Amino acid sequence: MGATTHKAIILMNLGSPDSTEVPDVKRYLMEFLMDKKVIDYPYLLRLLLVGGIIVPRRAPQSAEAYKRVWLPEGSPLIVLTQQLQEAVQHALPDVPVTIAMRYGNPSPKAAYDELLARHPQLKEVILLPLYPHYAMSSYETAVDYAKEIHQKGKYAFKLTTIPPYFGNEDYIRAQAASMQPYLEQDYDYVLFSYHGVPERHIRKGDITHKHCLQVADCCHVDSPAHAFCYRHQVFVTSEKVAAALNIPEEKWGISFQSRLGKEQWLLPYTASRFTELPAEGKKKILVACPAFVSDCLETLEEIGMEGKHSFLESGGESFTMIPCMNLHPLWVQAIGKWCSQIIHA
Ligand SMILES: C=CC1=C(C)c2cc3[nH]c(cc4nc(cc5[nH]c(cc1n2)c(C)c5CCC(=O)O)C(CCC(=O)O)=C4C)c(C)c3C=C
Ligand SMILES: [Fe+2]
Ligand SMILES: [Fe+2]
Repeated sequence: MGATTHKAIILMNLGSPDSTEVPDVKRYLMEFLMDKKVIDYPYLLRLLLVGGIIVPRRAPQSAEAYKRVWLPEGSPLIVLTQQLQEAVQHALPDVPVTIAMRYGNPSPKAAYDELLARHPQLKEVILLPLYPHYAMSSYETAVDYAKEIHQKGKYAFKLTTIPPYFGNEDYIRAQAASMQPYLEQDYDYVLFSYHGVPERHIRKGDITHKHCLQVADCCHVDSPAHAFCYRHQVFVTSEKVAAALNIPEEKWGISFQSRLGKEQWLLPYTASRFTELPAEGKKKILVACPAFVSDCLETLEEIGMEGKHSFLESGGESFTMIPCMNLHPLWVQAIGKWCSQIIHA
């Protein structure tokens, strides 16, 4: 490591359980769902709901789902994030690169301490949240937590955060390039499936208090609310990627997956689209998940296994899950470029 070792990079993702054993999955789900930016109910109600109902019911099912995708080295999300770290480290050999997770391990504290142990002269850490879009339950909680640990630990280095990159040309180019080979085959439709959030979260995050899900076609009407509107941002990504790939307007659409609970989440639901598309004549589909930069439970199991089964059972003929960007060279290059711009500013 050379002259730039006073700066370092942390790639921050969501995190996974330590193993597929039910107690580990329970511990992970408790930490995740007790986050007040994920289940944003008053503490006692949240504790009752999460600890008394959701986690006891969900942990055994989630453990089974994790078992279906678990790799010999661990959770796909952790393994792929580690591999991304290695690829970025290779691209930027003079800057230490490490990873941190919002829930589970390694924590931001472990990442800060590990960097400081190796580089006591550290002056700045660049935090790249591995979420292209802003949502209270993903980007915001990750960044706020990393900042909170930084402040509480009185770390002397500066923490610089990379903003959401949903429309950034390097991200769009990498996302489109990673999908391109799959579009060579015959297909009827491309579905962009994004992780869902409750509609209430979209209204709550509206800084104008009068735009999101209130104005007709809100996400296509200019507003300062869009800086924090997950729905607007996924439209931007999808429109730009579809344009970059020349996908005709009638051959692509958006949906939202992974709903939890009884509240209304963003529509349409991916699970519903999988059963409806064959009847609409869209029997050969490609599915991409651009809110996830690395494959994880939600892409590999929910889409690639459960979703595929449901689509084919409903009369679909072919279902192709397009992998996330993972280690695509243009994605690694984009991260290297963004971090270098900050390092050399
Ligand atoms: C795109 C970013 C994500 C948003 C926004 C998000 C919101 C959100 N998630 C839940 C509940 C669960 N999500 C789970 C898994 C999971 N979620 C994301 C990303 C976002 N979540 C990822 C990358 C993963 C995969 C983790 C992995 O280990 O691979 C789970 C756990 C798995 C399960 O039991 O299904 C839950 C629970 C809520 C409630 C929410 C917004 C309110
Ligand atoms: Fe989630
Ligand atoms: Fe919006």
